[in-house]
Amino acid sequence: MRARSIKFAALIACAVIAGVPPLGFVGFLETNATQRIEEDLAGYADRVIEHLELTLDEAVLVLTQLAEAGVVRCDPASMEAMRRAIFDSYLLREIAVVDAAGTRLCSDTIYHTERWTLSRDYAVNAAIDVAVVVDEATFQRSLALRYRVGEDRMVVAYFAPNSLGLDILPEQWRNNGLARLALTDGTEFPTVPRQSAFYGKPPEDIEDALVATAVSNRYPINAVVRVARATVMQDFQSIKAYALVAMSVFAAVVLGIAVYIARRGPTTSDDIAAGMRKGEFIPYYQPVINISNGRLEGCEVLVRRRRRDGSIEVPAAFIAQAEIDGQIVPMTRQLMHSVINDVGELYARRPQLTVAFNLCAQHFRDDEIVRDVDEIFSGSPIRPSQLVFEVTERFPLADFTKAKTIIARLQALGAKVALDDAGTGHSGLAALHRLGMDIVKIDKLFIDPIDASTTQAPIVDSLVALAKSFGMAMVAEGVETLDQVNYLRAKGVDQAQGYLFAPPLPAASFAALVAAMIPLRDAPQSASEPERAAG
Ligand SMILES: Nc1nc2c(ncn2[C@@H]2O[C@@H]3COP(=O)(O)O[C@H]4[C@@H](O)[C@H](n5cnc6c(=O)[nH]c(N)nc65)O[C@@H]4COP(=O)(O)O[C@H]3[C@H]2O)c(=O)[nH]1
Repeated sequence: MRARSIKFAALIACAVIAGVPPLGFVGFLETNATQRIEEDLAGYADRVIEHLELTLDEAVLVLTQLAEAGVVRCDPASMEAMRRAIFDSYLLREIAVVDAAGTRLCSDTIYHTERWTLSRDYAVNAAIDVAVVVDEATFQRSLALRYRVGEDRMVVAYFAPNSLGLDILPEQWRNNGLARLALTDGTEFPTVPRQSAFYGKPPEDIEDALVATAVSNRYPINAVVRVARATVMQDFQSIKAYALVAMSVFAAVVLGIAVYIARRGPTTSDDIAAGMRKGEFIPYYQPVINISNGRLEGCEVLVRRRRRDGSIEVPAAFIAQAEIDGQIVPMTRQLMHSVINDVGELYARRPQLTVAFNLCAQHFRDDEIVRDVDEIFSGSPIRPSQLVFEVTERFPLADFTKAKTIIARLQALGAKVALDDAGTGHSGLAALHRLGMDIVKIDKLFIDPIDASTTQAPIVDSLVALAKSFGMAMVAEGVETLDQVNYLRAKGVDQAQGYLFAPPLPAASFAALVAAMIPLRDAPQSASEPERAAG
């Protein structure tokens, strides 16, 4: 239960780990994009103010020249000078001479309206002030510079809205935002473009807007740029979509790996128990060959885990855990039942065949293994005399005397006992012989170095000599080449197993091999033999 909840917690953790980077990345992108856009907006507002200052500087110059030239006289020469100034400047819409009440006395243009109302005016210098004037008939507003000449005369320059430079804003922003120019007191004056959906509306109408403000140091004017966040983030939305797809793929891969690890990760006791309940632990059979006459004489049972998805796991993934927590004992029991099911009938008709099971230190704690073997095989198609039990030399047996008793009792049932992985432990073959074993299995480690040039293989040679002197049979494990077979045969080793002959085989393949190599002489060959094993 604990292990399951740890796995569950690990899976949740992986889901979080998989989910955080995409969300974090999108969050990062969003913050980054907002920051960049705010900087752009501030840049635009600054540029608008800079442009406006240059425009006003130029208008101050024009107005000063006209005033000093005496255009307040409104004579033909003055009118001509005003027309020229307008013609030369694309900044100005009109130049007029007005009286103190705002009545136009003369102008470069003919206007229907004569009266203008003035906003609060701000001094630019001793002679000039700046204000917003409103046409009383049309309510049209203009930014105006006024040059005072005496007490009751002024030369006024009215600005064209398109000279005020809001074109700098990108088009899609203009349509969904507001760029406003205003005097310090908030009096606005018109600018183009006017196509904004928000034109003429109060700035607060743009909810959730990004805002930038710039203030002129030389004129009483400020610029405010407000753009709806949704509009400016449009470009970012497509980047965000790509990023989300990329990050989702990333998350899916991480989750996939997590699920894979959760399923295939270090096997826990609970996982093994679940596998046993589902019957996932099955025997594979590695043929044992007599290398003097080439006959198939038996097999070693090597456990495999066949998952529901059909994948096969080798013992390295679970056997150590099963040995530590003792589940190896019921697992061996399950294997014994499966073996009877798989090859019982084949073995019943070929009593010369042996089947070897691996035992470990856990099996020698008490005599449960003896009871299991007795119960499972007595009266089964596989005779106890066909059984071999392999005891590995790799891990020392805790209680030598008890182990000896158990081995003797297994032998009393008719089974043989083999020393597995011989040569890899520290007990010494002579000491282990005192356990009363029948067979020595020479480990692959000592078979591997043997090749065509080998004349001596000290460990193999001494194991063979000792085994012979104790009257024990010998099986070489992990035989992969013909040279190894030749060497072992020359030394008098009886049997071998290894990839040269066959890897561990699933039941159906092993059954087919047995049926093919050992045809029945005294009874007609049963066509269904291998199939039954496969089922
Ligand atoms: N490279 C190479 N390998 C070869 C060759 N011939 C056989 N092998 C592999 O060598 C191992 C021999 O088994 P082992 O020494 O008993 O070593 C076994 C045994 O100690 C343990 N084991 C397997 N099944 C059981 C079982 O049912 N019970 C217990 N207690 N242990 C088991 O797991 C170990 C590993 O088993 P496997 O992975 O099946 O690995 C097997 C087998 O597949 C060859 O020519 N070349």
